[in-house]
Amino acid sequence: MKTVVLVTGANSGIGLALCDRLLAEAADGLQLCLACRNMQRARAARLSLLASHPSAQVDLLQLDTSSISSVVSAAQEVKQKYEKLDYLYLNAGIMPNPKFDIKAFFRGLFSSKIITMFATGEGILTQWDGVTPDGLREVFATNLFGHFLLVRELEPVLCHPGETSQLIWTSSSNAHRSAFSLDDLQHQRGTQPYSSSKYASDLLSLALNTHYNKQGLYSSVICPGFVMTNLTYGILPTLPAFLWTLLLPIFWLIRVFTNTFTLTTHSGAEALLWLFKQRPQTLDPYAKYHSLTSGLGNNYTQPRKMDIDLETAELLYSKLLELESQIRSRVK
Ligand SMILES: NC(=O)C1=CN([C@@H]2O[C@H](COP(=O)(O)OP(=O)(O)OC[C@H]3O[C@@H](n4cnc5c(N)ncnc54)[C@H](OP(=O)(O)O)[C@@H]3O)[C@@H](O)[C@H]2O)C=CC1
Ligand SMILES: CC(C)CCC[C@@H](C)[C@H]1CC[C@H]2C3=C(CC[C@]12C)[C@@]1(C)CCC(=O)[C@@H](C)[C@@H]1CC3
Repeated sequence: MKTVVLVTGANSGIGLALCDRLLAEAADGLQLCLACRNMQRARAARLSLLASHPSAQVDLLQLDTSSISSVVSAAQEVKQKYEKLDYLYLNAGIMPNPKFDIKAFFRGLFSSKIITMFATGEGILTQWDGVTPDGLREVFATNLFGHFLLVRELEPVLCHPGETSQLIWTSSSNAHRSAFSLDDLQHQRGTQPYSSSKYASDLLSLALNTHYNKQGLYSSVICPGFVMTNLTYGILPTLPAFLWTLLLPIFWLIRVFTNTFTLTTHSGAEALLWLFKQRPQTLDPYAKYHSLTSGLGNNYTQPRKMDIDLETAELLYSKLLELESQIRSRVK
């Protein structure tokens, strides 16, 4: 039996690098499923993986995490195709219409918060969010709710008596308690939907452990660090992608002060790969596993306690279940 791994948002960035690293580790023992919203980009990703790992088994799945009907039909396809899912990487994510506050950035440069600013992006980024055809906030739907629904739908292939499966969320050190409110789960009133959705995924991971560990399903979160991908290129849209490469010497210098500048997708995927190799029972549900790169360029994974509590996690979980049942009754 091959180990079945499904990765959302697998056609680019950290998701694609993870697939490449997983295949480099264990190509012949893996059945990898790339779950992507755009099948043309998915096919291109599959071909690039097969070019370096010709014997690999790589399947494609059409999945738009921001769309309820897409999540439900993708889950249906997974349940028909695979008897058991061993790893589900919840990696797809967006930060739409980001606004980079240059003044706050320069103020931060000359303050005691400079390292935190570079490590988390705190205080210098806001976003303008849209609404999906299902009537949900786009960032909430894409980064959190679609993934929550996917896990719920895939319960039969994730929970097998006597065996374990792992959920692994690509969260962020940009996740802040202050950006999140139980009274405004979708972040309709604020300007930090990204931070709110990532904090919610940290809480949800804890709640999922409480509810599913006894059925053999374990959940963890990681932060890939600051990685140069389509998501980050969108932060300075006037700066073409290749010009970011010219900033590399500055970024290498910053790396001497903060190990969170992983920069490449290969390094950003470090903690995702590390978790793949761990026994899930040994993991700390209150820890976020960070991909880090030292000043000398060595990659490693380090757990850091998250600012989360079980009570808030449980309240979020019940609100998500409530939203799920509202949506199911609407769809019927
Ligand atoms: N880059 C960084 O510094 C950091 C990134 N992260 C997180 O890492 C994850 C991966 O992002 P990254 O690799 O940087 O960025 P990319 O933009 O390269 O990758 C994001 C992936 O998610 C996919 N995606 C976006 N929306 C949807 C959707 N509705 N349904 C299905 N797939 C979707 C994208 O598909 P498509 O190609 O079609 O757009 C793409 O494959 C995200 O969750 C992000 O928040 C966290 C911390 C730092
Ligand atoms: C032009 C200047 C010389 C350099 C500008 C740097 C900023 C654009 C980056 C500095 C820290 C970065 C960062 C992120 C985005 C880009 C920066 C603000 C994130 C917010 C990207 C998404 C995440 O999830 C965070 C973990 C990143 C934290 C650091």
